[in-house]
Amino acid sequence: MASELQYMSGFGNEFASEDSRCPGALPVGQNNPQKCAYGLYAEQLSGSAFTAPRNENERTWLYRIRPSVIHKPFKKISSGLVTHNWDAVDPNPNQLRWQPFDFPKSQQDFSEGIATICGAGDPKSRHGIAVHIFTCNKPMGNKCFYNSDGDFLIVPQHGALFIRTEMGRMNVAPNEICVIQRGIRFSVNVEENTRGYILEVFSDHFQLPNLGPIGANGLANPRDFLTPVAWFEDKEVEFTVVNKYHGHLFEATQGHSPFDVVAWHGNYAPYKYDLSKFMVINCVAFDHADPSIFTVLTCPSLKPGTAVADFVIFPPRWSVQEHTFRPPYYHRNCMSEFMGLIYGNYEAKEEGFKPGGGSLHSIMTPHGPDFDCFEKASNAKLEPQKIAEGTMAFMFESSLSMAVTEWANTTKVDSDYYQCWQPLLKHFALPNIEGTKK
Ligand SMILES: O=C(O)Cc1cc(O)ccc1O
Ligand SMILES: [Fe+2]
Repeated sequence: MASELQYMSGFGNEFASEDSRCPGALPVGQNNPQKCAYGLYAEQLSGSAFTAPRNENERTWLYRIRPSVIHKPFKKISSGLVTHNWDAVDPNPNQLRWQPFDFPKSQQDFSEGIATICGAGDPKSRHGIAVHIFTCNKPMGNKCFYNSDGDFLIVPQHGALFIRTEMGRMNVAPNEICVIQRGIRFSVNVEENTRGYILEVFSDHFQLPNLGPIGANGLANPRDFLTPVAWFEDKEVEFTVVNKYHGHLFEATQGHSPFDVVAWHGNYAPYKYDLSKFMVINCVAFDHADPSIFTVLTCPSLKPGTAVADFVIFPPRWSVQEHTFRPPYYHRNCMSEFMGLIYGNYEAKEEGFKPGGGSLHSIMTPHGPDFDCFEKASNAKLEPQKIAEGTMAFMFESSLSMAVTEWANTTKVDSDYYQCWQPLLKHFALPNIEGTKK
């Protein structure tokens, strides 16, 4: 694996990059020269409508050895455990928790190892999300994947990903995430049993959240997002292109590597982010701040402030609130909450919620700290305390009402999850008024 890779820093920048083996590959002053340098082809990849407002307009110009149109026809292949059929099982409003998902029992690459857990909406009408787990143990080799349905936010949980993309190469290890947008071809190499989560959005692209009164800095800072530099391989081999389209998988072959982009410029490009760079802001007086204060990225809906999906993390931080029950409060939410754990344990549930597992608290489904957490935190001495050290939990929060797939309904489900709240005691006691029953 190439370990010392180069990246360009910044979120949503207009980047320009050329592989150092081909200086001058990027045209100067125009996008479509009659003949491109080095005999390259020019190709535009649009990430937004041509006419999208300027601040939302995303596209990249690729200067490549061959245009990506040179491939044989796509044929439908098995979709494995990928699905956007949200009606396969009866709706279930219960709190759901999954034990860590198993690593593959046989050889499987990233594109074969995606299993859909839950989701809502439809890539055809370009509104919705899907939550997947991926497990794999072999490199994709001469195979690449691209998604016509939406953008992937990939959260490796166990094992690092070495990813070739059309814009260049990225190493993404656990506690880092990456986003690979609709249409971008990529290939994942792994060296061990590997597992992670994927948040797929059909609706729009991820943005940094507005900071409001926080000011110009904080949370995920734009400069910590890293985009690969141009890198190409000139390989004439049989290459398989896997495409996810309308929730199904298709395959086409071509006689060359798709990673033949010698130079590119634009603002539609994959990026990665190290979660340890997140500048945590939290309450320093009293009460528990809503978890939106930990939003790394958001995919907005048309309704202001109401996300199609937020990616929220629970990083190591100081907990200092006075006269406050510090862990998450009991709540019912008009949003769906899928949670995963990269490592360590989550403060509201020290037992039972394991790295590589997950939980889903659907719209208006009550949830909150388990019995042990409640008893401990209600009686804890409220000293400043470093919490969540050596842990990284996260939440995919969505305004959509997610349904569970047939696979997730029957795989690794912890049917005893509800038990963690059953011992919660009645602490209610009226003051000692005469005539009141004790
Ligand atoms: O349910 C959860 O554990 C996530 C969560 C955390 C928090 O601090 C407040 C609300 C919330 O939904
Ligand atoms: Fe919650």
